[in-house]
Amino acid sequence: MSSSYNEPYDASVLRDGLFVEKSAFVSGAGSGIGRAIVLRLVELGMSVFGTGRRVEMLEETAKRAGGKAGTFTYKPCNVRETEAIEALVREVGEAQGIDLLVNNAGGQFFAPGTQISRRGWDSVIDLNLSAVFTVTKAAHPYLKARRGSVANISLSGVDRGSMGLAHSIAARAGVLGMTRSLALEWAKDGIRLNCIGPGTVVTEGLAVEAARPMLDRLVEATPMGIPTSVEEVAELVAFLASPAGRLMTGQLIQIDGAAHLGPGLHMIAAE
Ligand SMILES: CCCCCCCCCCC/C=C/C(=O)SCCNC(=O)CCNC(=O)[C@H](O)C(C)(C)COP(=O)(O)OP(=O)(O)OC[C@H]1O[C@@H](n2cnc3c(N)ncnc32)[C@H](O)[C@@H]1OP(=O)(O)O
Ligand SMILES: NC(=O)C1=CN([C@@H]2O[C@H](COP(=O)(O)OP(=O)(O)OC[C@H]3O[C@@H](n4cnc5c(N)ncnc54)[C@H](OP(=O)(O)O)[C@@H]3O)[C@@H](O)[C@H]2O)C=CC1
Repeated sequence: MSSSYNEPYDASVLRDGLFVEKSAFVSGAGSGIGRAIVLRLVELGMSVFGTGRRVEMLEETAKRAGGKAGTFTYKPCNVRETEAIEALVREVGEAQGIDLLVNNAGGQFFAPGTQISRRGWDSVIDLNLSAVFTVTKAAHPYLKARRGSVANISLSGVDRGSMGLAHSIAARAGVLGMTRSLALEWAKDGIRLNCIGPGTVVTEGLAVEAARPMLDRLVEATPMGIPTSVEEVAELVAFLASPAGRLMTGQLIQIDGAAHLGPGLHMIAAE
Protein backbone atom coordinates (compact mmCIF):
# COMPACT_ATOMS: atom_id res chain seq x y z
CA MET A 1 0.00 0.00 0.00
CA SER A 2 1.28 3.46 -0.81
CA SER A 3 1.69 5.44 2.42
CA SER A 4 0.18 8.44 0.61
CA TYR A 5 -3.24 6.73 0.74
CA ASN A 6 -3.79 7.98 4.24
CA GLU A 7 -2.36 11.47 4.05
CA PRO A 8 -4.55 14.54 4.63
CA TYR A 9 -5.93 15.98 1.39
CA ASP A 10 -6.74 19.65 0.96
CA ALA A 11 -10.16 19.58 -0.72
CA SER A 12 -11.35 22.93 0.61
CA VAL A 13 -13.01 25.22 -1.94
CA LEU A 14 -15.79 26.80 0.11
CA ARG A 15 -15.55 30.27 1.62
CA ASP A 16 -14.83 31.08 5.27
CA GLY A 17 -17.87 32.03 7.33
CA LEU A 18 -20.25 30.16 5.01
CA PHE A 19 -22.16 28.53 7.87
CA VAL A 20 -22.12 31.19 10.59
CA GLU A 21 -25.39 30.98 12.59
CA LYS A 22 -26.14 27.56 11.08
CA SER A 23 -26.41 24.35 13.05
CA ALA A 24 -25.75 20.68 12.25
CA PHE A 25 -26.43 17.28 13.83
CA VAL A 26 -23.82 14.67 12.85
CA SER A 27 -23.93 10.97 13.82
CA GLY A 28 -20.72 8.94 14.00
CA ALA A 29 -18.90 12.19 14.82
CA GLY A 30 -16.11 10.56 16.82
CA SER A 31 -14.07 9.05 14.00
CA GLY A 32 -13.22 8.81 10.31
CA ILE A 33 -15.57 10.47 7.86
CA GLY A 34 -17.87 11.85 10.58
CA ARG A 35 -15.03 13.56 12.41
CA ALA A 36 -13.76 15.12 9.16
CA ILE A 37 -17.27 16.41 8.41
CA VAL A 38 -17.49 17.96 11.88
CA LEU A 39 -14.09 19.63 11.55
CA ARG A 40 -14.88 21.14 8.14
CA LEU A 41 -18.33 22.40 9.19
CA VAL A 42 -16.88 23.97 12.34
CA GLU A 43 -14.13 25.55 10.26
CA LEU A 44 -16.86 27.10 8.08
CA GLY A 45 -18.47 28.62 11.19
CA MET A 46 -21.19 26.11 12.08
CA SER A 47 -22.46 25.08 15.51
CA VAL A 48 -22.16 21.32 15.23
CA PHE A 49 -23.60 18.70 17.57
CA GLY A 50 -22.17 15.21 17.29
CA THR A 51 -23.03 11.79 18.61
CA GLY A 52 -21.67 8.23 18.59
CA ARG A 53 -21.33 5.52 21.23
CA ARG A 54 -17.77 6.16 22.45
CA VAL A 55 -17.45 9.34 24.46
CA GLU A 56 -13.64 9.36 24.30
CA MET A 57 -13.79 9.52 20.51
CA LEU A 58 -16.20 12.47 20.66
CA GLU A 59 -13.86 14.16 23.16
CA GLU A 60 -11.02 13.85 20.68
CA THR A 61 -13.16 15.40 17.93
CA ALA A 62 -13.95 18.26 20.33
CA LYS A 63 -10.25 18.74 21.04
CA ARG A 64 -9.47 18.97 17.32
CA ALA A 65 -12.42 21.32 16.70
CA GLY A 66 -11.18 23.76 19.35
CA GLY A 67 -10.06 27.17 18.13
CA LYS A 68 -12.01 27.04 14.88
CA ALA A 69 -14.72 29.51 13.80
CA GLY A 70 -17.73 27.46 14.94
CA THR A 71 -18.41 25.20 17.92
CA PHE A 72 -18.68 21.46 18.60
CA THR A 73 -20.77 19.94 21.38
CA TYR A 74 -21.58 16.28 21.84
CA LYS A 75 -23.31 13.57 23.81
CA PRO A 76 -22.84 9.80 23.38
CA CYS A 77 -25.83 7.84 22.11
CA ASN A 78 -26.50 4.62 20.22
CA VAL A 79 -28.51 5.44 17.08
CA ARG A 80 -30.09 1.97 17.30
CA GLU A 81 -31.76 2.87 20.60
CA THR A 82 -34.84 4.49 19.13
CA GLU A 83 -36.23 6.40 22.11
CA ALA A 84 -32.82 7.67 23.22
CA ILE A 85 -31.83 8.96 19.79
CA GLU A 86 -35.25 10.53 19.19
CA ALA A 87 -34.95 12.35 22.52
CA LEU A 88 -31.44 13.53 21.65
CA VAL A 89 -32.53 14.90 18.27
CA ARG A 90 -35.38 16.75 20.02
CA GLU A 91 -33.01 18.13 22.65
CA VAL A 92 -30.60 19.45 20.02
CA GLY A 93 -33.39 20.71 17.75
CA GLU A 94 -34.99 22.68 20.58
CA ALA A 95 -31.67 24.06 21.82
CA GLN A 96 -29.99 25.14 18.59
CA GLY A 97 -32.17 24.15 15.62
CA ILE A 98 -31.02 21.86 12.81
CA ASP A 99 -30.04 23.27 9.40
CA LEU A 100 -28.14 20.14 8.41
CA LEU A 101 -28.51 16.51 9.46
CA VAL A 102 -25.66 14.16 8.55
CA ASN A 103 -26.52 10.47 8.94
CA ASN A 104 -23.01 9.07 8.96
CA ALA A 105 -23.03 6.43 11.74
CA GLY A 106 -22.91 3.03 10.08
CA GLY A 107 -20.86 0.02 9.21
CA GLN A 108 -21.01 -3.65 8.32
CA PHE A 109 -18.87 -6.72 7.97
CA PHE A 110 -17.77 -8.29 4.69
CA ALA A 111 -19.29 -11.74 4.11
CA PRO A 112 -20.77 -13.71 1.24
CA GLY A 113 -24.56 -13.90 1.50
CA THR A 114 -24.45 -17.59 2.47
CA GLN A 115 -22.49 -16.63 5.60
CA ILE A 116 -24.76 -13.83 6.78
CA SER A 117 -27.03 -15.09 9.56
CA ARG A 118 -30.48 -13.63 10.12
CA ARG A 119 -29.17 -11.82 13.20
CA GLY A 120 -26.21 -10.43 11.24
CA TRP A 121 -28.58 -9.26 8.49
CA ASP A 122 -30.91 -7.63 11.02
CA SER A 123 -28.02 -5.81 12.75
CA VAL A 124 -26.76 -4.28 9.54
CA ILE A 125 -30.26 -3.30 8.39
CA ASP A 126 -31.05 -1.84 11.81
CA LEU A 127 -27.90 0.32 11.92
CA ASN A 128 -27.71 1.40 8.29
CA LEU A 129 -31.40 1.74 7.37
CA SER A 130 -33.87 1.73 10.26
CA ALA A 131 -31.82 4.03 12.50
CA VAL A 132 -31.35 6.46 9.60
CA PHE A 133 -35.13 6.65 9.19
CA THR A 134 -35.63 7.17 12.93
CA VAL A 135 -33.14 10.05 13.11
CA THR A 136 -34.37 11.70 9.90
CA LYS A 137 -38.01 11.55 10.95
CA ALA A 138 -37.17 12.95 14.40
CA ALA A 139 -35.31 15.86 12.76
CA HIS A 140 -38.15 16.77 10.38
CA PRO A 141 -39.76 19.57 12.43
CA TYR A 142 -36.40 21.26 13.00
CA LEU A 143 -35.31 20.88 9.37
CA LYS A 144 -38.66 22.29 8.28
CA ALA A 145 -38.28 25.32 10.54
CA ARG A 146 -34.89 26.12 8.93
CA ARG A 147 -35.56 24.81 5.39
CA GLY A 148 -32.59 22.56 6.04
CA SER A 149 -31.02 19.55 4.36
CA VAL A 150 -29.94 15.96 5.00
CA ALA A 151 -26.76 14.19 3.85
CA ASN A 152 -26.89 10.41 4.13
CA ILE A 153 -23.46 8.78 3.97
CA SER A 154 -24.02 5.72 1.81
CA LEU A 155 -21.69 3.41 -0.11
CA SER A 156 -20.25 3.23 -3.61
CA GLY A 157 -22.06 0.62 -5.71
CA VAL A 158 -25.36 1.05 -3.92
CA ASP A 159 -27.29 1.22 -7.19
CA ARG A 160 -25.48 -1.75 -8.73
CA GLY A 161 -24.78 -4.31 -5.97
CA SER A 162 -21.54 -5.59 -4.50
CA MET A 163 -20.30 -9.04 -3.60
CA GLY A 164 -19.62 -9.45 0.11
CA LEU A 165 -21.95 -6.61 1.07
CA ALA A 166 -25.49 -7.90 0.36
CA HIS A 167 -26.80 -6.72 3.74
CA SER A 168 -25.16 -3.30 3.62
CA ILE A 169 -26.01 -2.60 -0.02
CA ALA A 170 -29.62 -3.63 0.70
CA ALA A 171 -29.72 -1.22 3.65
CA ARG A 172 -28.15 1.66 1.71
CA ALA A 173 -30.37 1.02 -1.31
CA GLY A 174 -33.23 1.31 1.18
CA VAL A 175 -31.80 4.62 2.36
CA LEU A 176 -31.59 5.79 -1.25
CA GLY A 177 -35.25 4.92 -1.78
CA MET A 178 -36.17 6.66 1.46
CA THR A 179 -34.08 9.70 0.48
CA ARG A 180 -35.80 10.05 -2.89
CA SER A 181 -39.26 9.50 -1.40
CA LEU A 182 -38.76 12.06 1.38
CA ALA A 183 -37.17 14.46 -1.11
CA LEU A 184 -40.55 14.41 -2.84
CA GLU A 185 -42.65 14.56 0.34
CA TRP A 186 -40.59 17.28 2.02
CA ALA A 187 -39.85 19.49 -1.01
CA LYS A 188 -42.84 21.62 -0.02
CA ASP A 189 -41.11 22.24 3.33
CA GLY A 190 -37.94 23.36 1.56
CA ILE A 191 -36.05 20.30 2.89
CA ARG A 192 -33.51 18.61 0.61
CA LEU A 193 -32.09 15.11 1.09
CA ASN A 194 -29.14 13.52 -0.72
CA CYS A 195 -26.94 10.42 -0.51
CA ILE A 196 -23.17 10.46 -0.82
CA GLY A 197 -21.51 7.20 -1.86
CA PRO A 198 -17.82 7.17 -0.92
CA GLY A 199 -15.59 4.44 -2.33
CA THR A 200 -12.83 3.05 -0.15
CA VAL A 201 -11.91 5.49 2.62
CA VAL A 202 -8.87 4.62 4.70
CA THR A 203 -10.33 5.27 8.13
CA GLU A 204 -9.59 3.59 11.47
CA GLY A 205 -10.94 0.14 10.56
CA LEU A 206 -9.09 -0.13 7.26
CA ALA A 207 -5.84 1.56 8.33
CA VAL A 208 -4.78 -1.32 10.61
CA GLU A 209 -2.24 -3.78 9.23
CA ALA A 210 -4.67 -6.69 9.64
CA ALA A 211 -7.03 -5.03 7.16
CA ARG A 212 -4.28 -4.57 4.58
CA PRO A 213 -5.37 -7.47 2.28
CA MET A 214 -8.91 -6.08 2.24
CA LEU A 215 -7.63 -2.59 1.55
CA ASP A 216 -5.51 -3.82 -1.35
CA ARG A 217 -8.58 -5.50 -2.84
CA LEU A 218 -10.69 -2.41 -2.41
CA VAL A 219 -8.10 -0.26 -4.16
CA GLU A 220 -7.81 -2.88 -6.89
CA ALA A 221 -11.57 -2.48 -7.42
CA THR A 222 -11.15 1.29 -7.86
CA PRO A 223 -10.34 2.20 -11.48
CA MET A 224 -8.60 5.43 -10.48
CA GLY A 225 -6.53 3.45 -7.98
CA ILE A 226 -6.89 6.08 -5.26
CA PRO A 227 -8.98 5.74 -2.09
CA THR A 228 -11.44 8.52 -1.23
CA SER A 229 -10.21 10.98 1.40
CA VAL A 230 -12.33 11.98 4.37
CA GLU A 231 -11.72 15.63 3.48
CA GLU A 232 -13.30 15.35 0.04
CA VAL A 233 -16.38 13.66 1.49
CA ALA A 234 -16.60 16.49 4.06
CA GLU A 235 -16.34 19.17 1.38
CA LEU A 236 -19.12 17.54 -0.62
CA VAL A 237 -21.37 17.44 2.45
CA ALA A 238 -20.71 21.15 2.99
CA PHE A 239 -21.32 21.99 -0.67
CA LEU A 240 -24.68 20.20 -0.64
CA ALA A 241 -25.70 22.13 2.50
CA SER A 242 -24.62 25.46 0.99
CA PRO A 243 -26.65 27.85 -1.17
CA ALA A 244 -24.93 26.31 -4.21
CA GLY A 245 -26.81 23.07 -3.46
CA ARG A 246 -30.21 24.83 -3.40
CA LEU A 247 -31.78 22.64 -6.11
CA MET A 248 -29.93 19.43 -5.41
CA THR A 249 -32.21 16.87 -3.81
CA GLY A 250 -32.94 13.16 -4.15
CA GLN A 251 -29.45 12.60 -5.56
CA LEU A 252 -26.87 9.85 -5.13
CA ILE A 253 -23.40 11.28 -5.63
CA GLN A 254 -20.67 8.66 -5.77
CA ILE A 255 -17.24 9.98 -4.85
CA ASP A 256 -15.26 6.85 -5.51
CA GLY A 257 -12.74 7.02 -8.37
CA ALA A 258 -15.25 5.11 -10.57
CA ALA A 259 -15.43 2.10 -8.20
CA HIS A 260 -19.16 1.87 -8.98
CA LEU A 261 -18.27 1.32 -12.66
CA GLY A 262 -15.26 -0.92 -12.08
CA PRO A 263 -14.74 -4.68 -11.65
CA GLY A 264 -16.41 -4.80 -8.21
CA LEU A 265 -15.48 -7.05 -5.31
CA HIS A 266 -15.78 -10.36 -7.17
CA MET A 267 -12.91 -11.85 -5.12
CA ILE A 268 -14.89 -11.77 -1.89
CA ALA A 269 -17.57 -14.26 -2.88
CA ALA A 270 -14.91 -16.67 -4.12
CA GLU A 271 -13.63 -17.17 -0.56
C1 LIG B 1 -19.40 -1.97 -6.56
C2 LIG B 1 -18.08 -2.24 -5.96
C3 LIG B 1 -17.58 -1.12 -5.20
C4 LIG B 1 -16.17 -1.38 -4.81
C5 LIG B 1 -15.73 -0.38 -3.85
C6 LIG B 1 -16.37 -0.63 -2.52
C7 LIG B 1 -16.38 0.57 -1.72
C8 LIG B 1 -16.98 0.23 -0.40
C9 LIG B 1 -15.92 0.03 0.56
C10 LIG B 1 -16.51 -0.30 1.90
C11 LIG B 1 -15.41 -0.19 2.85
C12 LIG B 1 -15.84 -0.50 4.19
C13 LIG B 1 -14.98 -0.29 5.11
C14 LIG B 1 -15.26 -0.66 6.45
O1 LIG B 1 -16.22 -1.32 6.76
S1 LIG B 1 -14.12 -0.08 7.53
C15 LIG B 1 -14.63 -0.80 9.05
C16 LIG B 1 -15.58 0.08 9.75
N1 LIG B 1 -16.10 -0.69 10.83
C17 LIG B 1 -17.23 -1.25 10.72
O2 LIG B 1 -17.91 -1.12 9.73
C18 LIG B 1 -17.68 -2.09 11.88
C19 LIG B 1 -19.12 -2.18 11.77
N2 LIG B 1 -19.65 -3.29 12.50
C20 LIG B 1 -20.55 -3.10 13.42
O3 LIG B 1 -20.87 -1.98 13.78
C21 LIG B 1 -21.18 -4.30 13.98
O4 LIG B 1 -20.38 -5.42 13.79
C22 LIG B 1 -22.56 -4.62 13.35
C23 LIG B 1 -23.51 -3.44 13.35
C24 LIG B 1 -22.39 -5.05 11.91
C25 LIG B 1 -23.18 -5.72 14.18
O5 LIG B 1 -23.25 -5.25 15.52
P1 LIG B 1 -24.09 -6.04 16.67
O6 LIG B 1 -23.56 -5.62 17.99
O7 LIG B 1 -25.54 -5.91 16.39
O8 LIG B 1 -23.67 -7.45 16.30
P2 LIG B 1 -23.17 -8.71 17.05
O9 LIG B 1 -21.72 -8.66 17.28
O10 LIG B 1 -24.07 -8.98 18.22
O11 LIG B 1 -23.48 -9.75 15.90
C26 LIG B 1 -24.78 -9.87 15.33
C27 LIG B 1 -24.75 -10.96 14.30
O12 LIG B 1 -23.88 -10.55 13.23
C28 LIG B 1 -22.95 -11.61 12.99
N3 LIG B 1 -21.66 -11.10 12.53
C29 LIG B 1 -20.92 -10.11 13.04
N4 LIG B 1 -19.77 -9.99 12.38
C30 LIG B 1 -19.77 -10.94 11.40
C31 LIG B 1 -18.86 -11.34 10.39
N5 LIG B 1 -17.68 -10.71 10.24
N6 LIG B 1 -19.20 -12.33 9.56
C32 LIG B 1 -20.37 -12.98 9.68
N7 LIG B 1 -21.30 -12.66 10.65
C33 LIG B 1 -20.99 -11.66 11.49
C34 LIG B 1 -22.78 -12.24 14.35
O13 LIG B 1 -22.25 -13.53 14.23
C35 LIG B 1 -24.21 -12.24 14.87
O14 LIG B 1 -24.97 -13.23 14.30
P3 LIG B 1 -25.26 -14.65 15.04
O15 LIG B 1 -25.84 -14.33 16.38
O16 LIG B 1 -26.18 -15.32 14.12
O17 LIG B 1 -23.91 -15.32 15.13
N1 LIG C 1 -14.44 3.59 5.24
C1 LIG C 1 -14.96 3.32 4.06
O1 LIG C 1 -14.28 2.84 3.16
C2 LIG C 1 -16.37 3.64 3.77
C3 LIG C 1 -17.26 3.98 4.75
N2 LIG C 1 -18.57 4.25 4.42
C4 LIG C 1 -19.54 4.60 5.43
O2 LIG C 1 -19.23 5.86 5.97
C5 LIG C 1 -19.72 5.95 7.31
C6 LIG C 1 -18.60 6.35 8.24
O3 LIG C 1 -17.64 5.30 8.26
P1 LIG C 1 -16.08 5.48 8.55
O4 LIG C 1 -15.79 6.84 9.01
O5 LIG C 1 -15.38 4.93 7.40
O6 LIG C 1 -15.90 4.40 9.68
P2 LIG C 1 -15.85 4.51 11.25
O7 LIG C 1 -16.00 3.12 11.74
O8 LIG C 1 -14.70 5.34 11.65
O9 LIG C 1 -17.17 5.36 11.56
C7 LIG C 1 -18.39 4.85 11.95
C8 LIG C 1 -18.92 5.78 13.02
O10 LIG C 1 -20.24 5.42 13.32
C9 LIG C 1 -20.38 5.35 14.72
N3 LIG C 1 -21.37 4.33 15.03
C10 LIG C 1 -21.36 3.03 14.64
N4 LIG C 1 -22.40 2.39 15.17
C11 LIG C 1 -23.09 3.31 15.89
C12 LIG C 1 -24.25 3.25 16.68
N5 LIG C 1 -24.93 2.12 16.82
N6 LIG C 1 -24.68 4.39 17.28
C13 LIG C 1 -23.99 5.55 17.15
N7 LIG C 1 -22.88 5.66 16.42
C14 LIG C 1 -22.44 4.55 15.81
C15 LIG C 1 -19.02 4.98 15.26
O11 LIG C 1 -18.80 5.49 16.56
P3 LIG C 1 -18.92 4.55 17.87
O12 LIG C 1 -18.24 3.26 17.52
O13 LIG C 1 -18.23 5.35 18.92
O14 LIG C 1 -20.38 4.42 18.10
C16 LIG C 1 -18.10 5.70 14.29
O15 LIG C 1 -17.80 6.99 14.75
C17 LIG C 1 -20.32 4.58 7.62
O16 LIG C 1 -21.69 4.62 7.36
C18 LIG C 1 -19.58 3.68 6.65
O17 LIG C 1 -20.22 2.49 6.42
C19 LIG C 1 -18.98 4.27 3.13
C20 LIG C 1 -18.13 3.96 2.13
C21 LIG C 1 -16.78 3.57 2.37
